[in-house]
Amino acid sequence: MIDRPIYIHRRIWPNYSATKLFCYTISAALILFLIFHSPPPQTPSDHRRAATYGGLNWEKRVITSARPRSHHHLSVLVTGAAGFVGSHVAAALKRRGDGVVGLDNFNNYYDPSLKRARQKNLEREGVFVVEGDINDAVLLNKLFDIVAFTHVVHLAAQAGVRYAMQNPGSYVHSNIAGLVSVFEACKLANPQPSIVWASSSSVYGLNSKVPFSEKDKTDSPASLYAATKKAGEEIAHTILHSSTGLRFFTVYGPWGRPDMAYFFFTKHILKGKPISIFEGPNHGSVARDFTFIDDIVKGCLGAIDTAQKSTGSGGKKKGVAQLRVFNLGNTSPVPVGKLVSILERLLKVKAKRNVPRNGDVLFTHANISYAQKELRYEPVTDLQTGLKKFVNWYLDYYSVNGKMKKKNSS
Ligand SMILES: O=C(O)[C@H]1O[C@H](OP(=O)(O)OP(=O)(O)OC[C@H]2O[C@@H](n3ccc(=O)[nH]c3=O)[C@H](O)[C@@H]2O)[C@H](O)[C@@H](O)[C@@H]1O
Repeated sequence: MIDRPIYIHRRIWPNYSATKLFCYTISAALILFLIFHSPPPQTPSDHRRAATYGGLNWEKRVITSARPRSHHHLSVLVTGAAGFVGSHVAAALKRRGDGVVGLDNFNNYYDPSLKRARQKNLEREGVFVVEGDINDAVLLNKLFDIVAFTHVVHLAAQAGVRYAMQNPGSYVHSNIAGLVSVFEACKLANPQPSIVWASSSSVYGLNSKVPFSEKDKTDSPASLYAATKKAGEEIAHTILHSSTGLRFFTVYGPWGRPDMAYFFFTKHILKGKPISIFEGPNHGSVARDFTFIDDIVKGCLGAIDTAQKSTGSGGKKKGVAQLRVFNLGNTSPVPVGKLVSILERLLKVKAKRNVPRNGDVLFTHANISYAQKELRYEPVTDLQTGLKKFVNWYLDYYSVNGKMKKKNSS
């Protein structure tokens, strides 16, 4: 068996006629031509790619945006940079001197104009947000070819707990396939970046032991969203040698997500539309450990600054891997009814309340002692203070945008 290839080579080559050789040379040339001129494998965003990325000017923008202020600073790729948490984290990194490149597909899960507005803010700060999909391996590899990112903060995801009933595929596309695509690109990159990514408090599912600790079991998810986040934690374990997953607890604040309750409650209360405040069995209230965005950003920075590089590549570990998962919560759950009362006071409008039953998890409550110890994470914003900041932003943003819309249509 071992001799066979040598035999084949020896036997075939001396017997080629000139014509055969000529034909083989032409075929080889043709194959090479096709390889170099055929399009790369199809990805979901291929049809948009030519228009949105590539070219010398684009590469220059990426390089400039990724350049840190000094060699003490980082160079970070933030996926989901036009999203709620992503835009805040990208801005905070840039402000402290790190180089930042954003990546976002600007999908229409919620109003894309809000994502464009966040992108404009980031551009003013000097952050270039590349328009592309995390499933586009060609794009990811290109970004890693152009820039030696020290860190990747992977925040792009299909969010929302209840939308999974309408569009389950979008969770698999972003939170499973997209996550694998990002992690694989990080693994292939040379040098390999440190990775911090967004998991979710929803992984605790029906856990009833409070407060939720990272050591608790997370094998009873109550939604497909939760299941994909839990899967992400397992996938991180298999693909990456080092990674930090952050279990965010119902993050809220200015520039937030319109699909979240505090956001659309505000909209509906102002419009006089009824809102549904879910309740559990036996009329039990539903509560969340609502966590303000500025506190979450500090937690993310703490995770980034303590994240270690991969300990090896090609399946070979050179040392102990740093595989971490942290709760980033507020440690004080508030019933949704109380959240609505705070909004009523801030908006000076009475809400029209419905109280239906729903299958959501009854409460979330973070034990944050691990994050306090390792990341120096200390949330300082109570719900009243945080919602005040949100409401001020909301009224300002939508009155300005409302006026602009009216102006444009008149
Ligand atoms: O902590 C998390 O990991 C998750 O937090 C939120 O999920 P959720 O807590 O369900 O946030 P909302 O959809 O804003 O709901 C907040 C609370 O309001 C309740 N709610 C929601 C909607 C509604 O119409 N009525 C209502 O009472 C929910 O049951 C929940 O208790 C986010 O939407 C997820 O993306 C995130 O991963």
